Amino acid sequence: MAIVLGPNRYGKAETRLVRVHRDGETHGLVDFNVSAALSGDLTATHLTGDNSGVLPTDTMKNTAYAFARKHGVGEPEAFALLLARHFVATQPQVHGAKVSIESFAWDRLGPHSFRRRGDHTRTTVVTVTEEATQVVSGVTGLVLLNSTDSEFHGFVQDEFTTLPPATDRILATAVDARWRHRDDGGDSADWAKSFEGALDALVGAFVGTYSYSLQQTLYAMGSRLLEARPEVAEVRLALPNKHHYLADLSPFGLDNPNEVFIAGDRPYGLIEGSVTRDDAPPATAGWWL
Ligand SMILES: O=c1[nH]c(=O)c2[nH]c(=O)[nH]c2[nH]1
Repeated sequence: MAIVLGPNRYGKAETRLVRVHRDGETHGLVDFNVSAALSGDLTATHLTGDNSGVLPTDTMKNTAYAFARKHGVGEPEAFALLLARHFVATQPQVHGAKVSIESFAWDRLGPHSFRRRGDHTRTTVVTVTEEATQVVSGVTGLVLLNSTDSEFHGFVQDEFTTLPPATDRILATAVDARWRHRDDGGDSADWAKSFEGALDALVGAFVGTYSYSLQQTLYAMGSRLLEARPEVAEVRLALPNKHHYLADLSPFGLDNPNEVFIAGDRPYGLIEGSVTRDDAPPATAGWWL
């Protein structure tokens, strides 16, 4: 009886690639999750640890980012073909390449503003006691992105600070917002109109605010909602800062003028706050945490 190596492959899974195509004022956005797997003459590394035929998975990831800069990114099929053919053509020991891409669709909100396709969730919590009625409306899972008009600098620097100041960055978040109505709305309440108006205000403020911090954008979103909807007493927002890191392409002789980004997953900044009126009636029941 002999023990033998069976079929095998290896690669980099889930390279999160965001490509901004800057065509003057109007930007295009492509958002991919790229996985590559190579197969071929890979016996040596498995049996003896001889890596002379192993293209590092780190290199596969770098290739995706570099190709995104060099060739641009269009349809996922075309980008997958480009990558897969490259690995087979340039690595003699590689006989097969499988490239899988998940493509996330974004709808345009403005020249450089986008909303991730897929429905957000509308939420409601009503609390009734013998004394009071409280109506809270909200939205979760509303993913918004500005590909410019966002800066972050002037922050505290201590001995652990490494974050470079940003004068042009992507600002993206998944909005979790709840707002407390002044009262039960009476018989003529139009909850649908109230919700749509509140949503438009949140989105409009995100799109229209030139931002120096997500905190500033949070306050702009909350105040726009209160301005637009007199029936709302207070709005609370929890905004994850969905970080996009500029890919460093300089080792490959490529510049990166804010076009190719690594979409971060975790950790993320979480910016939370309440925006209220000074004459808002008090909450009559817990409604946030
Ligand atoms: O808008 C931001 N607010 C922060 O508080 C912060 N902190 C950080 O590292 N990046 C950012 N961005």
